[in-house]
Order: sequence, then structure tokens, then C-alpha cells
Amino acid sequence: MNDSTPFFAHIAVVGAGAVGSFFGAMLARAGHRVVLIGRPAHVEAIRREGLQLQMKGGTERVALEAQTDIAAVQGADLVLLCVKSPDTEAVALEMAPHLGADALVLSLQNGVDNAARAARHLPCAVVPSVVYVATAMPAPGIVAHFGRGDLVIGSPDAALQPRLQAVAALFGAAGVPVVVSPDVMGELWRKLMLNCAYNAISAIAQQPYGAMVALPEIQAVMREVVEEVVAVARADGQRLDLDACLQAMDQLAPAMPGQMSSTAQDLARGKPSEIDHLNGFIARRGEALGVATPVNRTLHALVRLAEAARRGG
Ligand SMILES: NC(=O)C1=CN([C@@H]2O[C@H](COP(=O)(O)OP(=O)(O)OC[C@H]3O[C@@H](n4cnc5c(N)ncnc54)[C@H](OP(=O)(O)O)[C@@H]3O)[C@@H](O)[C@H]2O)C=CC1
Ligand SMILES: CC(C)(CO)C(=O)C(=O)O
Repeated sequence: MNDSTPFFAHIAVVGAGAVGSFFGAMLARAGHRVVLIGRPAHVEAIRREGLQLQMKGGTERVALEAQTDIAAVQGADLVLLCVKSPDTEAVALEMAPHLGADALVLSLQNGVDNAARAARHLPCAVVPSVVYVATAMPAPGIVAHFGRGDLVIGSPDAALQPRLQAVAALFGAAGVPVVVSPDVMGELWRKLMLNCAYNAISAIAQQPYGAMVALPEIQAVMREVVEEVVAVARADGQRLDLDACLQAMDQLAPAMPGQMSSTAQDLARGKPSEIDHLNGFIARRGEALGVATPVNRTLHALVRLAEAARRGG
């Protein structure tokens, strides 16, 4: 065990899906006490046979506790909040009566406002993190890891720094590199920028990134999306560099040409997407800050229409 142990004797994962199950499993296989809180089919499969962790090197069975009742978060000193963005506030309200002021909640979610939205309802600190991983749950009880698996965390609160260093040490010893950054919000905005450029278009057209960028017309729309995101970010006090953002946007499709966005996958499965917290967030924030965002607003509306059509059809 390392110096981080006294801080985090009991770790809970709230929203044991692809991300939560992966990071929970990494901590559990390193010897930490972890409880996964998730949906009944996943929990029952884990109780029966352990969690199957599929990685490049092979499949491992990880023994850990799994519960469906949010009350299982009681007494946790570290909570990984891993629900999709639309569920953040409901789950924070459910957790609140079970958490003490000394607990630390880490938001392992895309989007830039999950930690702040959760913090409104919780008695303890909530810290954002940028999640760099590719995982999926092919079936209940199984989590598949496809790439990366590192986090960037950070908070301006000086009092939290020792605990953030302890989080980094805890995960680092479990094989999950964690950087404590002074600019975690900038990093979250840069990821949001990529999500805004790729997710909605991939979802509406049900096309992978390679096919998207093969069309100059789509590249032009993506560029406009990024220009709007950068304008909103700057109006919101973030220092995003437009050229760097456009370069990052250009680099993503060649790195994963066959990939469909998570929004495309949600839509195809008839699941609610996070679009209100991606292009929808930019449209709302832009309106509040007096920045025009017609392209993000249109993409958001089109994904909402496609979702409504799926629900009705
Ligand atoms: N998957 C990936 O590779 C990556 C994901 N991310 C981000 O990480 C976050 C999590 O994504 P991901 O893990 O893929 O999402 P998942 O949908 O796989 O996982 C979330 C899980 O939480 C469950 N859940 C929701 N509410 C509750 C509740 N009250 N109690 C118990 N369980 C609940 C959901 O169940 P149900 O579906 O039934 O509501 C679902 O199983 C998102 O913000 C995503 O954008 C970031 C980087 C990569
Ligand atoms: C980075 C990207 C766009 C990769 O697929 C993603 O995070 C998503 O699909 O939500």
C-alpha cells in the first residue's frame, strides 16, 4: 500500500457502466475496497461470476462488491461519479444523504459542467476530471478496454491539493496514470470542442469519422462548430487557441477513421444521448454570453429530432 491509503479506505463507483466499471476494476485488482453501484443485470452478473475485464493481453475476472442501491455509497471517502451527463443531478441528489463532508467525489464524465452541477447537491468537494479511455460494456458483467486509460484532474481549491495528489498516487499505483493539472477546465473544454465537432454529425448521418472528413462540406461545418466553441469558451474565461483546436480536430479522424461517436451509438441503441451537454451546452452558454452559435444550435436540434423520431418509431 502507499501513502494514499489512509485517505481512501472505501471507494464507490456510482454509475457502473463502461467507464465506471473499468476504473473501478483497475482499483479493485490493485487491492482496494471498491463497490460498484449500477443496474440490476450488471450487478447480478458481477455477483455471480465477478467482473470480466477484457484487455488486449486477455480477460481477467475481478472480484468486487456490486450493488444496485445508491445507499451503498455510505461511508465512501472517494466516489467516482460515472453516470452520463443527463443523470448527474438526479444521482447527486440520491447520493447526498449518504455522503459526509470529508468525502471526495471525482466526476469521470465528458462535458464541462458535471462537477459543478453535482456539487450543488452534495455536502462534499466535487472535482472534475478529463477521461481519456475507450471502453464499452458488450454485455452485463463484462467491460472491454480498447485504449488509453488515464485521467487529468484538478481544482483551484488549495486545501484539496494533498487529496488530489493522493488520488494520483492511488490510481498511479493501480496502473492508471493521473495528472493533476492547474488547467483541468481548459482540458475539459478542449475535449468538449472535439465532441461538438464529431459527435452530432456522426450521429445524424450514422457515419464514422473517416467518412465524415472525406467530404469537404462536412469539414467546413466542423470548422464552424469549433470556431463557435472557441468563441464561447473565450467569452467564458477559458484560453482556447483556435489553431490548436482545429489541429486537434484534424488529427482525430485519421487516428480513428472507423469510430462512430458515442452519440451515434446512443442513437442507434435508442438510448438518451449527452447532446444537451455537448452542442446543446454551447448553444445555451453562447446565448447567455451573447455569442452566436447557429451551427451548434442546429446540430443539437437535429440530434434531438433524431432522438424523438427513434422514441416515436
Ligand atoms: N465509454 C467511454 O469510452 C468514454 C466515456 N466517457 C464519458 O464518461 C461518462 C460515462 O460514460 P459511459 O461509462 O460510457 O456510460 P454508460 O452508460 O456505459 O455508464 C453509465 C451507467 O450508469 C448507470 N446509471 C445511471 N443512473 C444510475 C443510478 N441512479 N444508479 C445506478 N446506475 C445508474 C447507467 O444505467 P442506464 O444506462 O440504465 O441509465 C449506465 O449503466 C460519460 O460522460 C461519457 O461521455 C469519456 C471518455 C470515454
Ligand atoms: C473523442 C470522441 C469523439 C471519440 O469517439 C468521444 O469522446 C465520443 O465519441 O464521445
